[in-house]
Amino acid sequence: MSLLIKNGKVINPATNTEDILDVLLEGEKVVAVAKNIETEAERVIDASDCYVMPGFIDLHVHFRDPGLTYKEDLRTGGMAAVKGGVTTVVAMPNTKPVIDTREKVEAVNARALSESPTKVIQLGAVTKGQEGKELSEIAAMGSAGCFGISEDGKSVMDSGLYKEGMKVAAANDLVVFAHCEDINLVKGGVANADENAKRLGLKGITNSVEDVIVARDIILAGEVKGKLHLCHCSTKDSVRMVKEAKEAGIRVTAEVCPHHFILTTDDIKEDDGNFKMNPPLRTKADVLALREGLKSGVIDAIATDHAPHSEEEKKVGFAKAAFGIVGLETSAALTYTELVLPGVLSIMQMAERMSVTPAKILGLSDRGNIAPGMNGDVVIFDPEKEGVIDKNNFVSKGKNTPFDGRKVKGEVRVTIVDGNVVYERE
Ligand SMILES: NC(=O)N[C@@H](CC(=O)O)C(=O)O
Ligand SMILES: [Zn+2]
Ligand SMILES: [Zn+2]
Repeated sequence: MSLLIKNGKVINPATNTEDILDVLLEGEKVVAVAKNIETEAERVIDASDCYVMPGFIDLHVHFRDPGLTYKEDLRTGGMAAVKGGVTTVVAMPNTKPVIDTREKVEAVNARALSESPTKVIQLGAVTKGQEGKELSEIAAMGSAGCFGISEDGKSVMDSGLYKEGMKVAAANDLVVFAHCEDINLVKGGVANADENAKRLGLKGITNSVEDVIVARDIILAGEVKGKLHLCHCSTKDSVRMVKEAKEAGIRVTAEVCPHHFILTTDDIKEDDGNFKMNPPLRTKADVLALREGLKSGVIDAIATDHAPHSEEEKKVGFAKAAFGIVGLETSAALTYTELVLPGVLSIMQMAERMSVTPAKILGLSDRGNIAPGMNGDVVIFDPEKEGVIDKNNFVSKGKNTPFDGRKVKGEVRVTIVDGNVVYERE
């Protein structure tokens, strides 16, 4: 299959390209990026007035497969990803059973090849069954193609055990993806600890719940000289600590989710479980710090923490609802609308935070770059298209979003994975 993308504005940070160019894909690869490519191709796409960017790489999703497929599965999660321009996802291991062995990693990766339209990188858990008692077979999972390990959904509270896990990860060149939450400080909290939570009669989650573990994890990563990636950062002090750690030469990277850089706790107007996620929506000061971090590069990546749940699990009121919201189908449009249009990020920086840097964090040298020899992972993004987010149009099984009804500008038009068109807007 050969595919020629004509007249799009190529945004490619790796080569510092921002120019109207044609892109030729052959088989799985990019073969040429140049002005006016005159060649016969099996398919030609006119990308005039659109951005042509390296496919997005989402470092944090929950596909719920195996075992929780009433929420999502590899096929529907993959469909949601490519609809959002995402050509590679990192899938968290808090499935049923938990992914904690070489066999389980291999099984998901093998099934994903035929079931998911996006490329899936399955992480393994730090401890067996995510029980926090005994390390899982980290080295074996590493040789099975795990790029990292994560206890996402919780933190390993036993710092001694965690440090041992970090050492094994470092020895096998695996990234530790950290969900930072000191469970002993949560005390039944469900929303940010502030006046709004009080008004709604909800127990609060303080910033320290996150900050204490961010500090611990940075210190331990420094000690074992391992690679640490902080998931879903939500507080201003997380940003400050990441900055300081980087300056000290510690190998730490960090992600922020769209809901955390757009919404604040004040957006929770009523008892609606679709505003409940972990970590919770924070204050204006935190949101500003996260945006500043994204702009300066202290925060490396935008990830969704796509966490689908069934309607039943979400409609039981804020206090009882499951933590988590979906994000794959709204992330690109929200980032463009809320960060690029107001000038917080340039379009180039959007491509960096959503593709180039995530590829670097994973050590994937074959993607995040539209250049000859690279994987044919491309997103064609239409910046002029205006729309309203409608959860009923989601292809994900999860409809749990706080952004339903929100106006956005910018939409994914075409997504290409390994040279194949896997999504095309109607
Ligand atoms: N973010 C969430 O609120 N929920 C996630 C777990 C997690 O990412 O911590 C989930 O698995 O549902
Ligand atoms: Zn988490
Ligand atoms: Zn998560």
